[in-house]
Amino acid sequence: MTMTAEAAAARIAVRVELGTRSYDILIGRGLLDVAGSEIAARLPGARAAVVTDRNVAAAQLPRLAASLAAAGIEVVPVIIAPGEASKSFGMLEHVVRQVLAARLERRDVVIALGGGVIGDLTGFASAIVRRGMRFVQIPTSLLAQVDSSVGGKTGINTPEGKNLVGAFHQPELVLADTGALDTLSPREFRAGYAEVAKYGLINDAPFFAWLEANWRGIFAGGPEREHAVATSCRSKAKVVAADEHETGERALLNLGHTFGHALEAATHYSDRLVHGEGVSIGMVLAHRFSARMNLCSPDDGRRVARHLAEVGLPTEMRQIPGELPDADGLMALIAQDKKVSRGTLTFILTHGIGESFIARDVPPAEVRAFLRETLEA
Ligand SMILES: NC(=O)c1ccc[n+]([C@@H]2O[C@H](COP(=O)([O-])OP(=O)(O)OC[C@H]3O[C@@H](n4cnc5c(N)ncnc54)[C@H](O)[C@@H]3O)[C@@H](O)[C@H]2O)c1
Ligand SMILES: O=C(O)C(=O)C[C@@H](O)[C@H](O)[C@H](O)COP(=O)(O)O
Ligand SMILES: [Zn+2]
Repeated sequence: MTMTAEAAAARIAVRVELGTRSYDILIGRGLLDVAGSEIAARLPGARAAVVTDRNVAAAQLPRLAASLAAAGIEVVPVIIAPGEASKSFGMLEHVVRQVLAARLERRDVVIALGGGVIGDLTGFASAIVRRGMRFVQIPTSLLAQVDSSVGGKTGINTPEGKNLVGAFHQPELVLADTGALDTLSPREFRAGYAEVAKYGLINDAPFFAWLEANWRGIFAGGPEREHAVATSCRSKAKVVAADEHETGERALLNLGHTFGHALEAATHYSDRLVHGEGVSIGMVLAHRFSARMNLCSPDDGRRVARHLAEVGLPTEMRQIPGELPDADGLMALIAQDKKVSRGTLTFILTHGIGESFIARDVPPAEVRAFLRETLEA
């Protein structure tokens, strides 16, 4: 299938301005069908490895493969197991060895077709094979389209914590085909929505209010979906352009993640809790903790929890199936957070909806007491 002129005209472009490493994010329905020509235009003559997981291979790989073939791009498929557990040293070695076995050269391209797991793993593999290959993100989950495909954070998990091994490595291009989200499961769609809501909660109260009124259109695949993806990408692109390596304001994108990542590690990166669900619970906890520290009104946390629960996201730790560690166990995981500096904790806290800020030197005793109270409630 070729993209109609009408669909092509409806395409939204967002630029990530990073000097010589700047790139485009293209957003719209049908982009998978023109991926080959878009990639060939930017990377003429490149061969490609396409890394994807079994679910995405079944749902979307044939369209991408046809498009790449039509553009004369030779493809080596690398298909791995779905799920967070694939962001591991073992799977990293597998992907790296497959790319090397195919004799892809440094100027060839590695394409990540999938959700954030595929994007983070493939991006990291492309950062280290031949000391850095070019890569393209083709995100197929809502989470990947609004967040993980943009900004160049790549990596894997270890038992000590989330994303503790990785590299900053920017893609050459991001192609977000919003129609590809039609095959995503409702649970995974909801999980990605947590990261959409995050942009409103960080610094865009009108966007959060818009989401409260329009979220159904995003889920149903109306024009609200493209608006939400584009607004999210613009918001992230601006932060990344200002602070690529997270020496300052990029940490705001971690709203809800200090708690969320600890909960993901505590549940061993299993399907008891997927990333976006951890972020949902984490954002509610960040608002409640802020209220406990007299930084915002308790009503803000109630409003956040009400909206996230309305779309079907978990908002409470007790909704996570199975046992959780106690407050001390969670604190041990939080101590591994990458925002820890000289042993002191950094959290993203808030003065209210859309008024998040970076709080350094957060007293561990307060966090521990808050977690204990919440776990016992
Ligand atoms: N690098 C970053 O900046 C960044 C930002 C946010 C999250 N992340 C990472 O992203 C990961 C979570 O990403 P995710 O939520 O996309 O999870 P995921 O990659 O596991 O994808 C979710 C599930 O949906 C399936 N899937 C994806 N697209 C599909 C489609 N179109 N049709 C059918 N099935 C599809 C996948 O096979 C998987 O089972 C976490 O590891 C998180 O740490 C990274
Ligand atoms: O891009 C960023 O910066 C983010 O923090 C986005 C987050 O949604 C994402 O989950 C990221 O992977 C977390 O980064 P980490 O540095 O805390 O591992
Ligand atoms: Zn995240």
